[in-house]
Amino acid sequence: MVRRFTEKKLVIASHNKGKIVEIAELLAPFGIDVVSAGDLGLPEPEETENSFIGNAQLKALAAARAAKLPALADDSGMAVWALDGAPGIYSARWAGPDRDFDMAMEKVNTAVGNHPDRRADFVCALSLAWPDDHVENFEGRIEGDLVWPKRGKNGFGYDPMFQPRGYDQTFGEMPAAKKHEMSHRARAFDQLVKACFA
Ligand SMILES: O=P(O)(O)OP(=O)(O)OP(=O)(O)OC[C@H]1O[C@@H](n2cnc3c(O)ncnc32)[C@H](O)[C@@H]1O
Ligand SMILES: [Mg+2]
Repeated sequence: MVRRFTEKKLVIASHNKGKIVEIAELLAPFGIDVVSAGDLGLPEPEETENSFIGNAQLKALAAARAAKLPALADDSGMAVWALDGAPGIYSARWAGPDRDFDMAMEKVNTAVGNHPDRRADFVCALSLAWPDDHVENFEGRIEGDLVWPKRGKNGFGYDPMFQPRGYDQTFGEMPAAKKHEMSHRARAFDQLVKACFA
């Protein structure tokens, strides 16, 4: 049985500001009182699993147990076809300890070189966990292509080098509302909302 979210307060189990902003925007219609893991002083767990869902679940459970509140975690990343899915679950780690995404984007571009296949997917796993260890998992994906030079200052992470297929703007050029019409995160949210909030 899918468990529905009936509480009033939810922890966003993330330490990534760009992500927290997007999750808060996607949750806005539901009138939930949200608090981030950082606000609560929760530690950032080590991401030891080898899948998006595995790491999302690990982060959500750690926060739910520590805060004694339901917690929503997001594990996401960009999977490049020419790199056999890299950086994938290592997308944050490619940016180094300083989380330098200008450097990470250069790294991706250099690794792809002049490979003719420019396809990339953004993937988002969402995990909603409760303090009794019940978990619900969802995944969303958006197909696109790498662009270089990167374009746009909106969003975060790899957004300026990713253009969703069928659009002429990168995620870095789109206003947030447009990204939310089809992003990997918005698609995972659609499923979460249908299963747990509707
Ligand atoms: O684990 P938390 O604390 O949530 O924060 P994080 O930044 O480490 O998040 P992840 O482990 O899920 O790593 C995913 C990385 O993939 C990138 N990423 C995910 N979604 C993205 C998006 O919508 N646009 C651009 N980059 C994105 C971004 O750079 C993230 O740092
Ligand atoms: Mg992380």
